[in-house]
Amino acid sequence: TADPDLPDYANQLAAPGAAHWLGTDDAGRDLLARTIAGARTSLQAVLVVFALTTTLGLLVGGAAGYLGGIVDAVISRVIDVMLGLPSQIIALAIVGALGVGADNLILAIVAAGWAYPARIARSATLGSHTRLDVIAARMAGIGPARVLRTHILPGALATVVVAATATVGETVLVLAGLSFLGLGAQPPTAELGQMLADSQGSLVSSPWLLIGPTVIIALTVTAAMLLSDALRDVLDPQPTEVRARTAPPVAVRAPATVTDAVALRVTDLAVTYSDGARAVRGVSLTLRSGQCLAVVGESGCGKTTLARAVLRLLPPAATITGHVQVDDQDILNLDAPAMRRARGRAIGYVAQDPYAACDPLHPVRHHVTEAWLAHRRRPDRSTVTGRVADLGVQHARERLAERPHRWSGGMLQRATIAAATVHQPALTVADEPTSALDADLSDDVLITLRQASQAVLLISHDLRLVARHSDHIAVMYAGRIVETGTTGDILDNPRHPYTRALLAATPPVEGPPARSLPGAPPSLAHHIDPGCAFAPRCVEARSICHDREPVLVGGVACFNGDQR
Ligand SMILES: Nc1ncnc2c1ncn2[C@@H]1O[C@H](COP(=O)(O)OP(=O)(O)OP(=O)(O)O)[C@@H](O)[C@H]1O
Repeated sequence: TADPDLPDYANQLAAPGAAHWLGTDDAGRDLLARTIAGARTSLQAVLVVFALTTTLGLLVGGAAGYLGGIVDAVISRVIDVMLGLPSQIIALAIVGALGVGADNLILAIVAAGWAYPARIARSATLGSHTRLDVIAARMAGIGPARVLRTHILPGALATVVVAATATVGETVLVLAGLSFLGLGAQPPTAELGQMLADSQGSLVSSPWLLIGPTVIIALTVTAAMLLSDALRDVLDPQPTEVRARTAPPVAVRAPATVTDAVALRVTDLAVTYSDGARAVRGVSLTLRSGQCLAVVGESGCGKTTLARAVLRLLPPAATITGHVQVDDQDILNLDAPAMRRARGRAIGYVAQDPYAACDPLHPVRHHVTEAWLAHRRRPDRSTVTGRVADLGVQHARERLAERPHRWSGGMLQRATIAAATVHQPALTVADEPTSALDADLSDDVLITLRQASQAVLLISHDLRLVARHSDHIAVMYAGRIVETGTTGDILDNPRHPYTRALLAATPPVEGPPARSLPGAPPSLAHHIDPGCAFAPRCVEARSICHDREPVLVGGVACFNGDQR
């Protein structure tokens, strides 16, 4: 093969023929050899630009989308400015400052081109801090850098790569254009744009000078477009497998031993959101180790807000007063590193929807293993498998290698329970852990939850389910606990009219049909009238009920109960 840089002045501007398939240039160099060498130089440069712009864009845009706030505002303005200017002009200015040369040209194009993938990465990660799998990871005690690296960026990667591939054609043209102006690789190195520039003087008499570089540029641009389409298909797979529905029965084990140790003590907790909604208004409760306390009530009564206050998962703008003590730790006053240490070790969190709680890009083993890694412990494979198998997942080793969409809901929730409890936290908070699952799986999941946990704070609206799995019940209405007691007492002898109405509204297995509860709880975002918040819906309300708010005495907050 001919040397692409070797001049042969006896053979200047030879037409294509048997000796030189694409002819020669004005220095007699073989154009086929120069085209191949030029294509290699240009494609290498394009690949480097692609890798650098995608990585930079993913990191910068991902940080903006995930962190939000001031970081997002600043990065977004810079991206806006960058995208408002033609990339050639930016690259031209930068290469002007750095000096001509192949490496400087690559740097200039990267500096001009990172903004587009960054914008895509920002869009793909915006609001990701509210995603359930991200919350579950944070609740396991995983730090922000690892959350970004393992949960946020991999999810955005496919989108960013597909979008960035679509710009490869443009990169090829920009690179060729700037090399054409003499800003890139310097002679005698063969480069496509520079070959086009060299051909200018002899174009009319020797048109074959154009063939090699133009064909390669056209092919590269077309290939980049086809590659972008193909990548979109490959990187955006649709789950095809139908989930197995049946769950094998769980071996019921004795729940954790009841001790006097306090797993959770909430004292006079109040939460007001930034819009003024007083979602929790003076709640106190105690949960002992080995027990399950269920918090029940209609939608909007403040159950989730209570759970999120215990998890320190409320928006920063929310005002929180009172105390939350978990296993001797003053949760509301821990600094950020101490809170991260407490997550997963003092408090475990089981989310409502196991599919949302697990990252769809990773096999389920990753989700469970991460719970150990969050606290710098690397479990061997058999430990992870054993933990999940212990909680009733059959063929755990093979199943853990599969992604979440291949798991049934009940089985996957067992895996998330395994992850939430690997460090045997004093308290497991479970917010409606069965409401996203088929009703027939709920019992198995709650048995597993109790089997795996020391103490459980269970948020639920399903009184019938709660009756079978909790030791104590706290009934919430309009941000307050209106009745609390052992499950037996609450079910057999409900003293608050709201508890009675809730029980009457719960569909029984057999017997008279449920009576729905008329009206709706008051909006906590508005002014709450003086008096008992339930009075407007209460058939037993008296005049005092409309004037004064009853306090919780002897387990019930009602003027028709023990307090007069
Ligand atoms: N992020 C928020 N910002 C403002 N108000 C909120 C926010 N989250 C909840 N609220 C309000 O706080 C009140 C209590 O909501 P919360 O979700 O705690 O109740 P819930 O009993 O758990 O209901 P659900 O079962 O529907 O989740 C409601 O009035 C709700 O509109």
